[in-house]
Amino acid sequence: PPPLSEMKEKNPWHTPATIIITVIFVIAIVALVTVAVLQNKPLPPKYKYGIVLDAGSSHTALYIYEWPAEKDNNTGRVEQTHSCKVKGPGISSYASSPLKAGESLKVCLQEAEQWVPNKRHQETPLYLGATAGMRLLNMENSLASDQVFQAVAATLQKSPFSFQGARILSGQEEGAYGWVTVNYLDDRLTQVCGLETTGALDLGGASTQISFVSSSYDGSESPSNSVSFRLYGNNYNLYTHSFLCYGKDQVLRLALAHLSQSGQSTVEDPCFHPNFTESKNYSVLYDSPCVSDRKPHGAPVAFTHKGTGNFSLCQQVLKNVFNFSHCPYSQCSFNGVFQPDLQGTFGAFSAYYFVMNFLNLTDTAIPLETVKEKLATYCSTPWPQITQQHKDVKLKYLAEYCFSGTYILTLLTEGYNFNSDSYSNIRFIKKIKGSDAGWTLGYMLNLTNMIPAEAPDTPPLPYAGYVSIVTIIALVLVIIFALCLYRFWPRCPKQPQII
Ligand SMILES: Nc1ncnc2c1ncn2[C@@H]1O[C@H](COP(=O)(O)OP(=O)(O)OP(=O)(O)O)[C@@H](O)[C@H]1O
Repeated sequence: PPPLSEMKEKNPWHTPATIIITVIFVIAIVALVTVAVLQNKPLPPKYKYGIVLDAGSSHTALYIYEWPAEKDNNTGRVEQTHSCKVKGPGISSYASSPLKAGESLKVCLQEAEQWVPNKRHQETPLYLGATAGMRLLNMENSLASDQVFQAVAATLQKSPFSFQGARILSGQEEGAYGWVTVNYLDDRLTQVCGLETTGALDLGGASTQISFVSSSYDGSESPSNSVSFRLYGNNYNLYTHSFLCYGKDQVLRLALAHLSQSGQSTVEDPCFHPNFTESKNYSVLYDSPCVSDRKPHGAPVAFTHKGTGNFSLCQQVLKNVFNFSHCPYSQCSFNGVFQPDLQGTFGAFSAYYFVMNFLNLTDTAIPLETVKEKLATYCSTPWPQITQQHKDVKLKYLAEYCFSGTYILTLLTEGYNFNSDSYSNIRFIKKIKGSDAGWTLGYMLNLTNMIPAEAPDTPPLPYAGYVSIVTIIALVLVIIFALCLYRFWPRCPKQPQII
């Protein structure tokens, strides 16, 4: 056999050129994988922010939303990072001192400055939407309502954020944006087909909204209740209605107005606990466009509001605040308002949640009859016992839970026609995935064009898939190369064994 040194020289794989090529090949593979990984590595998240002030009838709340800057169009990516409850009443209560309405917002705005990074302040849109309280004030005294808006706008303009305007939302907008919020947070809008949307039930202090999609409604009957949109490539024909004066604070006035028609000095009220008494002023009770035309003539200045704690009588009183006598459509909820057949599940939020949560009745698997029995027992509990058992609850709220719970059940069953079956389709909710249910998020998503009409184009492969494929191809190349080397690599000839 030729000497080993001779064999080495003859093998073309052992030339310096082969070694260099091998090294270059390995470096190229490593470089390919590194570039693929680095090039496609998600950038450190940069966030954008949006702020919405919900100027409700009973109070104002500020919400801060956050989303990854490069993913404006992806559903479910906008999250509420902070909320701030403005101290004091709603802005509509500052009709006689408008400047104070502006002042009242300052603390929450300063809080927002802490929550949004400084370098993002200027580009962060700031919106204020007012609901039923300002709708009523505007009806009653449009000058006062304008002055309140001027005062709040002046304060908001001075903030470092990008103020986009303060306005009254229509009841239709309030209902529709509440529906968008719950369906967006529930990830129901991007479903290609199939998954149904969920209805939205919102109970405020001065108005209440019901919004849902029903296959029996195409918008042709009572078009004023119809809102159509195209979101992520799907068309929606939404039924929505806002009942002004049917929020729980205004209905309390309507019920008391019904009970005090004769202007008596003691008003017995089955919606309040036995032994509950409070002195009230007739002029204060009737100081709202919802009841002002019903003020009894010759009534004394004040009356004693006296609870009798009787659930079924309370239900009778509350049925009286609804008018079922006329319906110009094929079917109605109440007050001559069209309502199509109820369909699907419903998220019930705001006061629906506050009240049912206090009463431990958020579980809708509890049969409706049992819910009524529990509420009847609660309503008949004497007031001193109630205050004893709930020392940490605000007295104004505590006094009203029997009334509010009874109103919620009456509104749902008598007003909207939920029955013992469909009642179990309601979910009493406060938040979904950390964000409050309400109109504010839907409003911001709409104004920032964050919900596209068509489904956004998705990249053919997600980042992880792309990197995996590049890595696998690189590995396959390395293995093929190694096999080739192995095939042609010179092997030592077997030495004859010396025995
Ligand atoms: N913890 C609570 N318990 C009981 N009631 C509450 C609680 N918190 C708020 N409320 C009441 O619930 C009602 C609804 O509150 P919400 O803030 O949703 O309404 P709003 O935005 O002020 O009213 P609107 O939407 O009609 O303008 C109000 O009457 C409010 O006083």
